Amino acid sequence: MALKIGLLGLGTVGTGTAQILLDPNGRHPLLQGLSLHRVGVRSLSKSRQVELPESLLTTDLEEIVTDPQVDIVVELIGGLEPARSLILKAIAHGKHVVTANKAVISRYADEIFTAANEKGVYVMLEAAVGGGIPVIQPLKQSLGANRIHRIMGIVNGTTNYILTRMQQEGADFAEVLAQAQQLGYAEADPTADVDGLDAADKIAILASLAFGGRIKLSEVYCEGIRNINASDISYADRLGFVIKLLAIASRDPQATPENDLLSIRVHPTLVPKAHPLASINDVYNAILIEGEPIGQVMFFGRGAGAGPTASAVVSDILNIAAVLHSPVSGELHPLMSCSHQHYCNLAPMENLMTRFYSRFVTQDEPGVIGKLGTCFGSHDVSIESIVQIDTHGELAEIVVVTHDVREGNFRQALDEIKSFNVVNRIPSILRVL
Ligand SMILES: NC(=O)C1=CN([C@@H]2O[C@H](COP(=O)(O)OP(=O)(O)OC[C@H]3O[C@@H](n4cnc5c(N)ncnc54)[C@H](OP(=O)(O)O)[C@@H]3O)[C@@H](O)[C@H]2O)C=CC1
Ligand SMILES: N[C@@H](CC=O)C(=O)O
Ligand code: NA
Repeated sequence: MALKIGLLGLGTVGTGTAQILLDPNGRHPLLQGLSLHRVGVRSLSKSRQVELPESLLTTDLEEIVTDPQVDIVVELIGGLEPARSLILKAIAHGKHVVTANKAVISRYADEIFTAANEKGVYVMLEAAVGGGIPVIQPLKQSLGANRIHRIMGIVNGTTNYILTRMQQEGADFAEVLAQAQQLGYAEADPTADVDGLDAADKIAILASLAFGGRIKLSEVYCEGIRNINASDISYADRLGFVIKLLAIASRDPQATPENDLLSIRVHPTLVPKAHPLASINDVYNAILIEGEPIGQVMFFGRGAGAGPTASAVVSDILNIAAVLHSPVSGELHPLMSCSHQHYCNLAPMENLMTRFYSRFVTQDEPGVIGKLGTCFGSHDVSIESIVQIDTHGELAEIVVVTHDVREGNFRQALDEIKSFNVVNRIPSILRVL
């Protein structure tokens, strides 16, 4: 008997998903056994890019998640509410859930997965991270034998698109953002993209899977790309770097169970041009995973947009369909369900060891570079290079790149430098990979 899908949302991703479900030929045969039963939207009068019988559409989403005929609820409305409540209600009514909603999962995984486990249903979220790139299921299944040390990725298509266009064309931030929205990459409110919050949601989800515990989103350090300007892109280029918004989660391989702190952060980063992540451009995402014994493995593809994201949504539906077609054991499949119970502890940012790039606007006079160098040295901040890059009248622009230093020490040095009379301002402080 056909499995009935209740689809919540017919926007960018909902439309892509409906298009695949309505056109199963040449895809996996299990797709023939799925039927689109109801579709929930906000407006019945909007024109749609997919042809559906009018009777399928409703604005009553509660009716879909409580419909006894629906087997799988696919949540693609986005946002926190009513998405969270609808997911919980669907679970309470015994529906399996597929969602692309990283905002809900990164905040409410605890209650959602606890409810799902109690009810014996699956909650699948491949589309929530990296859009069409398979990364959630690989972390749950194919990489299960590994001890993961680090996940590092470009997980937001909108900001990567913006940074790429700024880098390649010297384009203006606002103009490129508007184009990303038109192309369906950006969230309805692009603040989440631009300020790094979307990437923070995604790295929290990946870290949870990789390190086997829940992550408190409020503890994830998050810095967006609003302050990146053409000067930094150009100086970085001259120094051999490109600027990327990286999401990084790492665990010290030497950590003992008593001292097992994770570092999870999102921030613009200077990436050496030869690094594999440096060449990931436009809306593409890439996630580099390092583990023992696998070493490095990198996942690459389109992280946003209708088709790629719908590809991940439908693959989750197929996974559920496959399990539902298998002989019933009464237990949830252990490689598809969630078994995390505890919260991971995160290390404070001041303990992070990283390189920094910083740009200083100072008086153009003898001894300034020496003063900066001496101050950094007195805080145990070792400098890799310090160069005066430009002069504007009486002002000089000086760029400092450090070796790996403790972030807390670097910040203390900066506090002291800010008080120097010769220092006019410090427009940029960026971490370097
Ligand atoms: N766009 C992308 O590339 C990607 C998106 N995602 C995630 O997928 C999800 C969907 O995103 P996207 O398709 O871009 O979003 P859109 O804004 O394009 O679509 C949202 C859809 O949900 C409907 N909707 C929203 N709120 C309600 C409500 N309260 N009641 C009824 N219907 C509602 C809208 O109805 P109507 O059409 O009538 O307005 C619309 O059809 C989000 O969680 C997003 O983070 C994940 C990866 C990539
Ligand atoms: N807005 C997101 C869409 C996918 O999650 C992005 O730009 O990556
Ligand atoms: Na994915």
